Amino acid sequence: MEYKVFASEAPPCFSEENEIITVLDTENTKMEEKKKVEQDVARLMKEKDDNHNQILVLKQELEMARKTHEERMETEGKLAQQELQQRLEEVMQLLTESKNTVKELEAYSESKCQRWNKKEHIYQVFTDFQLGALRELRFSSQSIRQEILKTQTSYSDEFNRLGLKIEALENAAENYYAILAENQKLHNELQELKGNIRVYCRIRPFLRGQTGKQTIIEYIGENGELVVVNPSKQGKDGHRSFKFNKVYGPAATQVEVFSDTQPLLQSLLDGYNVCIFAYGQTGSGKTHTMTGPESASEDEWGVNYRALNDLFRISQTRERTYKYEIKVQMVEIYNEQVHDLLSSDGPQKRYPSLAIVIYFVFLDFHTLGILSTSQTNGLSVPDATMHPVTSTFDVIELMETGLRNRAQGATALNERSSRSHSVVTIHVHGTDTKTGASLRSSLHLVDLAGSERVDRSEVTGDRLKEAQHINKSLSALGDVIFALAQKSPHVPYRNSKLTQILQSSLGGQAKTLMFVQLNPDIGSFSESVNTLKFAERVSGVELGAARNSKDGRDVRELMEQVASLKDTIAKKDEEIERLQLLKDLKNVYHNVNGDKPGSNSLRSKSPAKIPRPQPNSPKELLKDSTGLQKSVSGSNISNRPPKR
Ligand SMILES: Nc1ncnc2c1ncn2[C@@H]1O[C@H](COP(=O)(O)OP(=O)(O)OP(=O)(O)O)[C@@H](O)[C@H]1O
Repeated sequence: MEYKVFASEAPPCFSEENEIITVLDTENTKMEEKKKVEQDVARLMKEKDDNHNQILVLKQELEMARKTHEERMETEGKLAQQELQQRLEEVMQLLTESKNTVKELEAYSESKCQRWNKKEHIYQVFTDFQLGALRELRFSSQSIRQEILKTQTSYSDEFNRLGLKIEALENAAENYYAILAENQKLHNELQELKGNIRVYCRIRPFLRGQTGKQTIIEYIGENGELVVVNPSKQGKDGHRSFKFNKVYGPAATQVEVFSDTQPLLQSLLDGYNVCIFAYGQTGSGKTHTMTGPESASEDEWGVNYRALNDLFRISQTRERTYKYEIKVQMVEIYNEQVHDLLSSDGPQKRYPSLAIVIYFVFLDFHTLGILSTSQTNGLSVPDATMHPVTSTFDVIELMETGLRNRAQGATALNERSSRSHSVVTIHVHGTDTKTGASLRSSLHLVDLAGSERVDRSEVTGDRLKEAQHINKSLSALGDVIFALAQKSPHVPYRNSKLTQILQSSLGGQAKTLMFVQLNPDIGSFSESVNTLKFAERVSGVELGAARNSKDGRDVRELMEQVASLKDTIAKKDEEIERLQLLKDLKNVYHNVNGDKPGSNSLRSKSPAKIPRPQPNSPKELLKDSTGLQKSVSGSNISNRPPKR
């Protein structure tokens, strides 16, 4: 600041001077103040500079701090960014997963929705259908109700009429049993026409290890013709012809063989005695035919098992008409001594020691006794144990015991089985469920000892004795059958134990069947011819009548008789079936009317009724009564149903 002293301003005298001094003082003060101000300004400037510097420093610090902060922030930012990025990715992934889940859920719910819709639709359709059906049902039930009312009235009229008819028919049905009996009689006549003694020839196949062997069998005819050839003779002389009821070739099965035996079992249950035996040299297949091979399967079962099996089957189909009791005995005849094969005593008793044998031989006591067949119970060896059987299983067990005992005896007495006769006897006791009448019959199944001839010069001692016994009993058997076939007044049953035991089943109205077993090997030619000759002799006369009349007249007459009998049987069967149907109808009638079968309310004067056994069905009835199986007037039937 500049302070000026203006010249124009003339100092006034003294006052003026004072004024000047005062002004000067003021000026000085002003100057001082100015200085002070300048100092202050300088100080302030300095302060300002200081402050400025401080600001600069602060600025620098601030800048540094800012930079540090920025760097830290940047690093933290980066880390945070990375973390965020990672999280973001995770979230994105979760998001994608959730999206997928949502999509899946959407799809699932969509399909469920569709299914439900479908179901709903189906239910809807079903409900509509049910409702429709219900409506229809309601309509039809109403119309049915009306129908029923109508039918009830017409039925009651109809039943009244039917009742009258049934009453008449019931009288006709009374003849049911008489017709059945007549049917059985006709069947028996048919069996008799076929021959009460039949001979079936069976040729054994070559066994394993016998390949390349030459056979003696040249021809097997359909009707039982057999031609064997003798290799040592040429031309006509080398051939021998035989004729039997049937010839089974080597390929014949057990089933085929049994099928022709079956009719005899029906006869057995009708009260006729039957005897089936196998004859032939050792190893020709007798046991195979009668029993079957060892541990045989059901297919391989022989006649014994099949026969019993069939007996159970047939007796079951007849259970309404007859109650059957079946019992079995099994004995062996060795050296004219009879032994029980089913005894529960040890083999010692069955096969006594030599000393005991000698002792008892002397007393003639050690073998089982044979009684005459006139016994009321029909037992020819009453002391042999008797075993009731109710099933094939029982039979198998018994047979096994018997065969085991026979085998034990065989070991003890040197392969005795082929040199002894085994006889299985089946006793049948039937009771008519309606009349209480009873019938008894027996079936003998015999596996004979080997029929080969033993050269007396070659064997001695026990073998000779055995051979003599076998020859004696077999020729006694041949004689008996021959005498029977000849209808001779005297039949030599007493000539052997075998024929005594079989007496009840040989002769009279009994049916006899012999299986002639042949070994086809050329080495057995002469034995086979002997066997065939025996069989020819046995079957000779009765069958011969038909066989010898080569012009065919007798045969034709017999065939015509057979045909007419068959016709009659068929007619009777039809009648039986018709009567059975009527019976069934009657039962239906009773059931509908709520009557008891025996109390016909419509019958005014019907006699008191005994409930009558009925066959299961017309078909079963036919099965029972048709075929060539039946016969009726057996000698053992004590009280038969009345004949018409
Ligand atoms: N039809 C057949 N098919 C197959 N094998 C058979 C036939 N017949 C017999 N055989 C077999 O021949 C052999 C002798 O048969 P089997 O024992 O039955 O003769 P067999 O005449 O009873 O003899 P044996 O007099 O010694 O008792 C046995 O091995 C048997 O299995």
